[in-house]
Amino acid sequence: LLKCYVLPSPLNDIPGPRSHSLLKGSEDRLQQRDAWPFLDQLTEDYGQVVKLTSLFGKHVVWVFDPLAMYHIVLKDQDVYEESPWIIIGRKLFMGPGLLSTTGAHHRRQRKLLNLVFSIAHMRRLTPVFGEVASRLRTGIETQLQASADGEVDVLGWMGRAALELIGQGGFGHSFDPLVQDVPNDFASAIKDFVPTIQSLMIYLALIIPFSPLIDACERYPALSAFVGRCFDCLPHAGLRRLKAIVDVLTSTSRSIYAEKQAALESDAAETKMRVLEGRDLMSVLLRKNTRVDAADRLPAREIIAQITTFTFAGTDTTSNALARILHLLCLHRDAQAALRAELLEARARNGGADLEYDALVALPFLDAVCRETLRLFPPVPWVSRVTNKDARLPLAAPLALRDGTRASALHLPARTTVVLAIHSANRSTQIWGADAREWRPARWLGTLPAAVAEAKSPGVYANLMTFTGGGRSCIGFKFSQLEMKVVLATLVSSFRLSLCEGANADIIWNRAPIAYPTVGPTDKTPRLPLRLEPLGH
Ligand code: HEM
Repeated sequence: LLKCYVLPSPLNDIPGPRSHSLLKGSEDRLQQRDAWPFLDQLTEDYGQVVKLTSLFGKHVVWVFDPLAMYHIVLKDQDVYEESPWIIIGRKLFMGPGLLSTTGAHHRRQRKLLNLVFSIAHMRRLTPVFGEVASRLRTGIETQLQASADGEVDVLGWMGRAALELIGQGGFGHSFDPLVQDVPNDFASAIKDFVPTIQSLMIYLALIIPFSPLIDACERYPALSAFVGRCFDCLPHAGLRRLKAIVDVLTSTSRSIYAEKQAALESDAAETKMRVLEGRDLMSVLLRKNTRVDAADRLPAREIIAQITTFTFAGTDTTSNALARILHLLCLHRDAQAALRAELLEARARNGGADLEYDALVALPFLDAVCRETLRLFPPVPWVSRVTNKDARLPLAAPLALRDGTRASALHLPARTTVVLAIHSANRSTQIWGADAREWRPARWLGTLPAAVAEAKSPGVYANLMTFTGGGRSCIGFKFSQLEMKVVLATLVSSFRLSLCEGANADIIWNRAPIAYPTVGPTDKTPRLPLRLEPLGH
């Protein structure tokens, strides 16, 4: 507190808005559901580097200068790590998966898992996703037959589809038949996970001192069971609910792993072949894991943790991005018609059959719609890092400091929080031109502004920061691209989509760790009602 409130900080010279509250800084403004105008205002008033004040007077550097981002995610990525607090929390709830490991441990996991997410494997997953998309269409058609107004909650359907896509594509496992409604504890646990954690932030801030205990739990199952029983006795309904959610996630991941491993070790050739020839990521991982050097091999508990990690990281991100695209296609009916024409023409050329991977990803307008949506509305608006030692952060554009001098680099003390402003980077008018804040898929069909290439974004995808870049970038970005394209190809060629009328027409997208829609600004339930009319193709 002394350091934050009293002692001078080298960050004081960086321009930024006045703190909005002594205790919470500007955190409330950033975390609000309608924080979007505040984010745009930050860029207009201060540009690519801004000093913000967070909880208890802590300074935070908000940045989307391309050179700075390159140093954070690529060149000096070992200096800019995930916050220790976030890492401990994730380890507690998801186990030692990709999201919860750092340094050499993370690199070892990533080396093996990168092989699993290769284009060759995505190609083989295309029909698997096609089968899920077809069940999704049947499920929606069935609901429409019973609906008087033709309205469906598209967000709900995209959530169910994304879970089943990761289930089938990730683990060869079905979480949801889609063609009928069945109670699903796992789906409820995944849906409640982030909101429950958010409601308990104040308690979770206290877990840092327990880090050694959490590490020990990972190694000693008996200790883990004991700590679990202590959680069950806590006199707090929210914490007990969190424990119940984690139990469902962990036990499901364990049973998926056990089933696969048993099949791999089975004497029955047919059972064994299910894994040896399986197209899902887990089958590929188990095969690769037996073939790599012993030093690179992942132990069972780390494989189990990847199941929870992929499900958590890959469900709401993909479903909400898909819902956003479908909403935009209702707001831009000409784009919807153009996309449908492209899809139907490609299908007709393919003799009426579903498109294979190469034909699907080569469709220019489908690709443009995905890129433009993920540019303007990145589902994850920002991610943060913390310096683990003093660092020098070079800037592409020199920064005018409060003392009147200009800086071509910032000097960040150890333990400075740096926020990668994904949302602001993707809609920078300096890079994307005067129409940067408009949704215009056609920009991807022509030549992009020269500034896009000149900026040298470190992002892994389309010069954008949507999936960030470097060693911690989204490992699932090709997987999610494919999921989205297969689902869009099925839905847009099967249904005409339009906005609802009356009370359900007023859709608002709320800022959150993953942006979500509601009807109007006060409604708390995430949903996106749209009208769908079957086209009979
Ligand atoms: C539109 C969909 C998606 C978006 C926008 C998205 C975005 C992101 C972002 C911003 C990060 C953090 C990167 C960082 O901290 O630098 C991330 C990490 C990650 N994502 Fe995704 N993601 C999506 C889909 C998926 C899918 C489908 C999967 C799994 C199949 C997945 C798995 C992961 C994993 C495992 C990480 C952690 C990577 C690491 O730390 O090495 N994501 N994603």
